[in-house]
Amino acid sequence: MKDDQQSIPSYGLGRQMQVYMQGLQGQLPSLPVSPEVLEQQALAHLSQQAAGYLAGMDDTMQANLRAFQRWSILPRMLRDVSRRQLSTTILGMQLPIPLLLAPIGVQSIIHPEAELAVARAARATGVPMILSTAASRSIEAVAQELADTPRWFQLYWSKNPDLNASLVHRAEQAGYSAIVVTLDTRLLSWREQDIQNAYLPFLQGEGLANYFSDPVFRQALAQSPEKDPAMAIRYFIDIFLNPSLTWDQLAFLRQHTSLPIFLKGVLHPDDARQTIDAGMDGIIVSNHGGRQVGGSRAALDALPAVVEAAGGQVPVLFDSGIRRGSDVLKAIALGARAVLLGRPYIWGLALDGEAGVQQVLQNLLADLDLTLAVSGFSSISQLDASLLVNERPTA
Ligand SMILES: Cc1cc2nc3c(=O)[nH]c(=O)nc-3n(C[C@H](O)[C@H](O)[C@H](O)COP(=O)(O)O)c2cc1C
Ligand SMILES: CC(C)CC(=O)C(=O)O
Repeated sequence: MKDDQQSIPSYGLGRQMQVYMQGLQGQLPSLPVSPEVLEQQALAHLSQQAAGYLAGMDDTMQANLRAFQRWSILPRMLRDVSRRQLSTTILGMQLPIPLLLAPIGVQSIIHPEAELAVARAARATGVPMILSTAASRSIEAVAQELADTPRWFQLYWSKNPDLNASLVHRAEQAGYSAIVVTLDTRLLSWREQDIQNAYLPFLQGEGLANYFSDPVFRQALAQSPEKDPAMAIRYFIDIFLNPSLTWDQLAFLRQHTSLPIFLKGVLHPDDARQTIDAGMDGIIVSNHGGRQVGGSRAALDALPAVVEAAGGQVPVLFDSGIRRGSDVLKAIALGARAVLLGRPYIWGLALDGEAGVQQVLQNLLADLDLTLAVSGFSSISQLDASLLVNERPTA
């Protein structure tokens, strides 16, 4: 056995056997194993406002899911898959599995322990976490829960450049090893459910921990956020949306950090080329889980052209629609180096906090490992488009 194979955890068989053994003692999994049932239960468990916010715009999200169904895996038989290698590297960073937790803001509307519960689950499973700027817990508090678990910081680029620099500096100090700049949310889109519910969590002070704890943000206020929260929220609303942001401003960030910078929300191959021209280090293909551009192209459909445009110069990651192990394999076969898991871990958080997130992650890792094996592959690095067949709509 080679050295690098000795530490491979048996995600699939280990988890499967654990579940069956517990079953012999009359103990069934406490959360639904099916992502669809998990989603239904989580949304039913939340307030109408939080459920509407989490669900977002249905049409583009459904398009994301349908795009996965158009690709089928064509499995290979009689290959030795007794040992599997799931790990990968991104810009020299070692990942135990090709999966990270997508940045998802305002988790306090989902569960009182919010990002801290997610961080503990990330630590227990070794899955790196990407923390949102709009988190309900601070950069530093989440880092403390994560201990040695790898972490990246997602930046919402506000109108206040000093604030942006300060957030990035805090992330560096707290051990975050990459910056993810989200491009697709310079304005909030027309979200029908939120408009119907007249609900925006930030107006109620949710998701502002990183702003309220930031020295630059606080300096801009006449009174502290503790003394006058309404004024602090107003200032946040003033600076958060930044529709005038353009490519040339990325140079500012490059000057303010030595960390690798990923741009999230790239769908067009020309934007992939601009990402590279701007000196950025990586691309995340994403349509924000269908929450921004109504009628947008499904993210998976956009992936191959972006991978081609990137031409191997920078790693391409993917999110929007990852639900099962087979989805991870499909995205990787189409050229993604790794994927980000979005809503499913939040459904786990909604139903059972840290334990819920952990269960969702363990199930996904087991599913990924076993689907890789039964498809006839022993390493993530073997996957390419030959794994897949594109099934066009029949009529
Ligand atoms: C409730 C919610 C909040 C989100 N907040 C952020 C955020 O703060 N920053 C960000 O870059 N993306 C955010 N996203 C988008 C996710 O990072 C990711 O792109 C998306 O969830 C992927 O789609 P999926 O969940 O359908 O797989 C959010 C998504 C949801 C569902
Ligand atoms: C607008 C953000 C702060 C949160 C987000 O990305 C989202 O709700 O999709």
